[in-house]
Amino acid sequence: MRLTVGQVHRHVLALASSRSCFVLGDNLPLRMLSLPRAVRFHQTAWLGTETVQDKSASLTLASLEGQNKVEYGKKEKATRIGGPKPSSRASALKVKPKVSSFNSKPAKSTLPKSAVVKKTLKIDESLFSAKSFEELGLPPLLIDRLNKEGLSTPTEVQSAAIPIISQKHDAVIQSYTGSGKTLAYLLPILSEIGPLKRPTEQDGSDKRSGVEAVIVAPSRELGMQIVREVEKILGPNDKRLVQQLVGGANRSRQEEALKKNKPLIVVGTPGRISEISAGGKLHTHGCRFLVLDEVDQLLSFNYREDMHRILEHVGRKSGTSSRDILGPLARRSERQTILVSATIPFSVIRAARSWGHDPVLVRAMSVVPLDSITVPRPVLSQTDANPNSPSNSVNQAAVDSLPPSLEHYYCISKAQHKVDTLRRCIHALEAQTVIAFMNNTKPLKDVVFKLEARGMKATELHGDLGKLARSTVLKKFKDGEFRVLVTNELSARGLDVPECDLVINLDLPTDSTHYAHRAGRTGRLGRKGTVVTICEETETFVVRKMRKQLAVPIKPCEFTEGKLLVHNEEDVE
Ligand SMILES: Nc1ncnc2c1ncn2[C@@H]1O[C@H](COP(=O)(O)OP(=O)(O)OP(=O)(O)O)[C@@H](O)[C@H]1O
Repeated sequence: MRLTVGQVHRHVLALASSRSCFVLGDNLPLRMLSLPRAVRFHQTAWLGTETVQDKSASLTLASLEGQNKVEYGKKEKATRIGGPKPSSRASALKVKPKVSSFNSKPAKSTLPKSAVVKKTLKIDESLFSAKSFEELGLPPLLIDRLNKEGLSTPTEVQSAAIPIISQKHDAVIQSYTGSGKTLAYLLPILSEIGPLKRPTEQDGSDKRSGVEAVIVAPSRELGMQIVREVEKILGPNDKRLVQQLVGGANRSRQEEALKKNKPLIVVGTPGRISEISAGGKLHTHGCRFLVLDEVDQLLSFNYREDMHRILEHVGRKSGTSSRDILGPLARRSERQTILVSATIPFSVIRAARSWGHDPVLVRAMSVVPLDSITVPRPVLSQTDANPNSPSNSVNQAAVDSLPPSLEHYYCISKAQHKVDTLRRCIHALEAQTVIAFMNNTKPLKDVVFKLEARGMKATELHGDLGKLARSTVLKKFKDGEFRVLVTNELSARGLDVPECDLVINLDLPTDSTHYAHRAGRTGRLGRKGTVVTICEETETFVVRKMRKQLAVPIKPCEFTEGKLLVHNEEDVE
């Protein structure tokens, strides 16, 4: 069943009735007048050519008060951060959300006493809407499994996405990093397929046994992380129903597993999925769901051929060829296409329109028909901007992706002193789980060596390591065996280490999207998080440019005598 735009609007009204108010206008198809807590801060409703930002948001940085050691610098010029005084962004925000220790698990410690002790970070409760999974119409068996895993309340984006996907809409899901997008698409899929699904009249006569959902992710790590999430929900007895098809692993073993286990869901990287599909070992014509996670990256040139094959073959009606004159939509069976990312530039909206049937854009508590969206007007610096330029849409996407709970700083350091600055920064902020990003693989080893030599447990993660080494490193880091993970772009997207409390840019990110994805490795699910960019004097203009594009305060700072000293911008300009 496919809904008309009118039906979508009605659904949106129903969805929003408790806390948001929508008005259907003449030339503005959908106007969101009020957005729920937590979402308001970041939510921007794209309205025709208008972009509206609600500044009366209520998620406060004050509520995420840090325990960082902070000291005033020169009296009137330095600013205290993390103390009772809210930042400029927070000052506009009124309501202090409750904070709970919900889902915070104590760290497993396999370490000697002197080693790192993992700190449990609190989750900001206001990220969750009032709804329960029951209210979202998930089947009882699935809810049981969620409860067993300690998951009882959907996040905002899950509340918005689950009903829409359950109603068989093609959808683009956008919400900031760490807001729970993975379960936002997995739960409605698991409601329809597999052992936890909603009972239907056809049960028993249902002969479908092929792959029913294909989930594509740009990296092995992310692919494997999604597999673990599906396995966790399916439970130990049914975990064979999901199969990973990621590059770097043994291909024939994956093909054998496909034959033996007959999985309902496959999760993989574009190259490996298309390779196995082209070899005739993966049959996806009857597939009902295609999910592209980190879709903006999957649409990049590197993946073009593999993605083309996947889009052409997954859920294609049998008996049609790719040269069919009916066009890609008509050739499709009932496949639902779900595109997901924290950063959705306009190019993704355009792609979604051409692949989907009346697709909708789902953001936390907001659902908008894609047809109503045009290239957004700049919300940032008006001076920068040609309103219709693709880079403007990319910058806006990066703004939307930043979790509201982050603190951003930059610190000037000579290249040869960067590791020392990194170490001082970690001590001053008392960070326990740190991800440090660099742009190249080679220098990672050197940084790890220097940190270890100074008594800080550190490890490296990059693409030159084998698959097994990569998963071992990641597991040990997640378990708290290492305090610092020094890595490159491999880890910038999707990586979920909930306890990560500090992200460091040891090399500058290439653009604001890049900055946003790196930054999003901390502050997961509303937890407190800090991002520090360590740069040379000559690079500060890049930081200032990103600050302008992202519309967040990235404050100049230094670390002296074990403390964070925050400067006013005029000190450094
Ligand atoms: N309803 C929920 N209750 C408690 N924890 C949740 C819930 N939904 C998701 N999580 C947890 O929140 C964390 C972040 O979720 P997830 O990785 O899906 O975020 P994301 O939005 O996809 O982030 P990114 O954009 O960085 O990929 C994960 O550890 C996940 O297990």
